[in-house]
Amino acid sequence: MSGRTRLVGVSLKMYMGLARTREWMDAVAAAAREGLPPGVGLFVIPGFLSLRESAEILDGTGVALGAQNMFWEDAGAFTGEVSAPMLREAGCRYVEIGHAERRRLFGETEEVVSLKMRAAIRNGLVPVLCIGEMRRGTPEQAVAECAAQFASAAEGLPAESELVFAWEPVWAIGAAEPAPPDYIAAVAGGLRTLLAGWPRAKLIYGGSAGPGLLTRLGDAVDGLFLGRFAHDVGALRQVLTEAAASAGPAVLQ
Ligand SMILES: O=C(COP(=O)(O)O)[C@@H](O)CO
Repeated sequence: MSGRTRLVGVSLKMYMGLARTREWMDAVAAAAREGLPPGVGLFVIPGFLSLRESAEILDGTGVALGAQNMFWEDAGAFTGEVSAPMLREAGCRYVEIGHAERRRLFGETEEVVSLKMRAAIRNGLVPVLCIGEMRRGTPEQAVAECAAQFASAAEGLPAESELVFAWEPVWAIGAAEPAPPDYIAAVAGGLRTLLAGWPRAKLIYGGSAGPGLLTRLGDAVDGLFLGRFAHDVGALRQVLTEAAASAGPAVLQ
């Protein structure tokens, strides 16, 4: 028996130091021990230095751990980099690839994103592939821009790969409000078509997402990718509750 499932992710970006991350993880772990809502998966992504401790804090809670970035080679003379096998060893199941901030601030190209995608999948990590249109235009323009990014990132990958397609309009990241729900629904519809041949892909929306959004989106997306609006663990709990409600009752298969 299984139902429609929802996936909620949180990246702490570079907002929290070690002590603050520990406090936040403790609160998330305590909430999860009370029971994650049925049909909802949660993954959290702290900074690299907090990965090991976070893995210990989250042990046995059902909350999955991820990393914000990785290098595409598995080992070698690559000073300052972190590899997929290292992330696995640290307890990660997910890894973010191609976030808009990495593309814009650190010059990550489509080629780099593609190399990292291959390395993640080769090493058994689930990539959280971040894709999004630069400017607000029509939904059709957004889908076309995202389709080109996806084609490059996913080239040569087996379509049965597990992946999270995190659609994040660049203009909605760090904003006061998320993209409007009707816009999200229209673009997500096009992205679903794009993902039709990827049975294990989940489509989640990111960009100033927070409480109240999933309730307005219905089935348009499979979940949310949160940033600032999950720093308050109470707000995250509310999103998880809304995710459970939007997952609906379990269905027999
Ligand atoms: O960048 C993201 C959204 O950040 P906000 O702070 O919600 O705008 C996304 O990748 C989740 O971290």
